[in-house]
Amino acid sequence: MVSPRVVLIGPPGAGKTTVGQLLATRWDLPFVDTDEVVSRDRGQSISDIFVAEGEAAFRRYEEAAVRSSLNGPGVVALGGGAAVQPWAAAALADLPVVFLDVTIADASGRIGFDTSRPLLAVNPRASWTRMMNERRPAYETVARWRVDTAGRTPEQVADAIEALA
Ligand SMILES: Nc1ncnc2c1ncn2[C@@H]1O[C@H](COP(=O)(O)OP(=O)(O)O)[C@@H](O)[C@H]1O
Ligand SMILES: O=C(O)C1=C[C@@H](OP(=O)(O)O)[C@@H](O)[C@H](O)C1
Ligand SMILES: [Mg+2]
Repeated sequence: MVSPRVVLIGPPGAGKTTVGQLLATRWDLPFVDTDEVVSRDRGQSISDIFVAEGEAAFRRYEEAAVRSSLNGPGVVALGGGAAVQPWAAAALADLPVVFLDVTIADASGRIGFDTSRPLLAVNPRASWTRMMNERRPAYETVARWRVDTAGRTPEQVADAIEALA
């Protein structure tokens, strides 16, 4: 059975996509970002899927993308909401899951809260903070390790993960 070398979870702006790509390059492994898979399969951006079909449809596409990515090798970056869906804890059990932690101060500086993240389109700072407070317990339960990304460059976050996984 093939399974990922590392699976990155955490909120928007934690750096899952960026650090995942970096690690895959370092390790010469495939990189899978589940948002990219959904977007490619559906032929639409994530925000267009939310607008046209709603969040519930996106979550169905996302579940399929996550499940198939977990059956492959390499580095997997999940979208920020995937790890807290009801099916996720069982699907991620026994995998090398890393929770990339970040504060609102760092996340807001990183993502600038543009329209590419539909759940943060309205009142982004308050929405991010509420979302993180609700999700943190699930992120911590599902992850094998937590890596603090505050004040670290993506390279330094990748170094911290390499020391673990
Ligand atoms: N450790 C970091 N320090 C500074 N900027 C970062 C860091 N990690 C990611 N970024 C930047 O933050 C933005 C969001 O990163 P991204 O990887 O898309 O996060 P996620 O996939 O967790 O939402 C990108 O512009 C990226 O370049
Ligand atoms: O937090 C979420 O629910 C979401 C996070 C996004 O991924 P990133 O965490 O990579 O931004 C993307 O999957 C979608 O907009 C929903
Ligand atoms: Mg991402």
